[in-house]
Amino acid sequence: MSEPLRVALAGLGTVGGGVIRLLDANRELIARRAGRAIEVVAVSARDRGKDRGVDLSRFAWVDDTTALAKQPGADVVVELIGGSDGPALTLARSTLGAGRSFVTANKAMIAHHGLELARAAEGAGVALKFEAAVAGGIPVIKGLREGAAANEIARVYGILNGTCNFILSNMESEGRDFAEVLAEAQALGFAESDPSFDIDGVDAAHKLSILAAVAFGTQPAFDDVAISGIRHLLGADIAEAAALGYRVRLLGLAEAGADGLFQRVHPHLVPIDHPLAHVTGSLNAVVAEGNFVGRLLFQGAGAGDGPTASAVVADLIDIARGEFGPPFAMPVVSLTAAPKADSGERRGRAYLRFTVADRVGVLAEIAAAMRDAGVSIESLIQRGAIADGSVLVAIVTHESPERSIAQALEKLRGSQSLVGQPMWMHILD
Ligand SMILES: NC(=O)C1=CN([C@@H]2O[C@H](COP(=O)(O)OP(=O)(O)OC[C@H]3O[C@@H](n4cnc5c(N)ncnc54)[C@H](O)[C@@H]3O)[C@@H](O)[C@H]2O)C=CC1
Ligand SMILES: N[C@@H](CC=O)C(=O)O
Repeated sequence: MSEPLRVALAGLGTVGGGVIRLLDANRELIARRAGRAIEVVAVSARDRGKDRGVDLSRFAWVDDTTALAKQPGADVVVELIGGSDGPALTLARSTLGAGRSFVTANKAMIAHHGLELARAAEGAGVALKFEAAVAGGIPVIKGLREGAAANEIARVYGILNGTCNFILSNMESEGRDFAEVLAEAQALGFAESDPSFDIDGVDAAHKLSILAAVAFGTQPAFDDVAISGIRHLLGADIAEAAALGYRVRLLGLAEAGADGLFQRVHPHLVPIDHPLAHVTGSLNAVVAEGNFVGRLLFQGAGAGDGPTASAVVADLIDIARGEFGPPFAMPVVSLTAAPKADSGERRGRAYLRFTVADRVGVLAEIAAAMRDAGVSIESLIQRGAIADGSVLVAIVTHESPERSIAQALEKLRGSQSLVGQPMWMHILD
């Protein structure tokens, strides 16, 4: 067998610990599959003294994480620290600059700096790999880069955040409180160090922008993703959705069209007979529609130590085998800068929820705003006295341009009848 692939590992938290445990547990199998052993030679994290349940004494400890880029004897650096900038980015730049391969699970960094890093990797003739950055353990980057490489992809969408899906499906099945389920997701190691990235849709948007780049051959364009999360969702929205035959899921969706690339992360009502309605807990799922292969569905664990480590180590196996192509599935020079498509002309059905004061004329005011904007109402439910004596009004619209729905909501902005902001969810067809 050839020389081992020697790894310098930055970050020993949920994912870093998982990588060490996985390399220990499947050492021989991995060596047979990779054609050579994969060995961690040096590690670095913030707190040397912390008990991580793994024996670190066999590795060199490096206090300055960014120095791992030049760690003597290391062939590849694995970054599992997190953060779009800071030490993670310094480490990425200096590792690739030193002509070494780089593996990361850091979607924030790849979404913001992936193009620059891919250029550096290509220039140095080394690998930049980030399978774990999108949908945790699901090999969706590999699936699109390799398995579906012959296809033109029209649309890619799915459940890209395990924390949100864990919260939504727990609220749905057990009627549990948002904050309580979020705390459990944090304890299980699914959530980001700043969980607002999860619940406000930013983490899913990071992943979507990477996925879109790989699927459509475009430069990652995180700033073009329209983002809203699940922070303002009520248990009542989940109950109304269920009564109407839907489940609520936070979806990321990217679509290539004549007017450019449309990218959005938004809570959706998913019909109960759609496969995404049955993706529960911290699972993720991605649907990609190719012009020859048809509809592909990738599903599996989107977060957690084991699944994410599985994706990181798969990247290491590829590097050990000498198999690595362009990070975004085509050379950087071929990635196009797609214009941002306008959502206004998109047509669809919508769920709109208003919390309103319980007084005469409120329903008429909402209905008038819909009529004036040309939005036709398919169904309307009013539920009396929630929490502070206000009333919940949930509307499902007929198919309408999004611009018209936005106009109706704009008309209602500042209305004395409304308590708080309306909730708008798209209905997946
Ligand atoms: N936890 C999960 O399920 C998943 C996480 N990821 C990504 O993997 C990366 C790591 O995530 P986790 O393991 O969950 O994080 P974590 O918070 O559990 O671990 C982070 C590790 O990095 C170290 N670290 C943080 N700042 C540092 C600094 N300035 N210098 C040196 N070391 C530092 C910490 O000491 C810790 O060992 C992140 O980019 C995250 O977005 C990706 C997919 C799933
Ligand atoms: N916080 C992320 C972790 C994996 O990417 C999530 O919940 O999906």
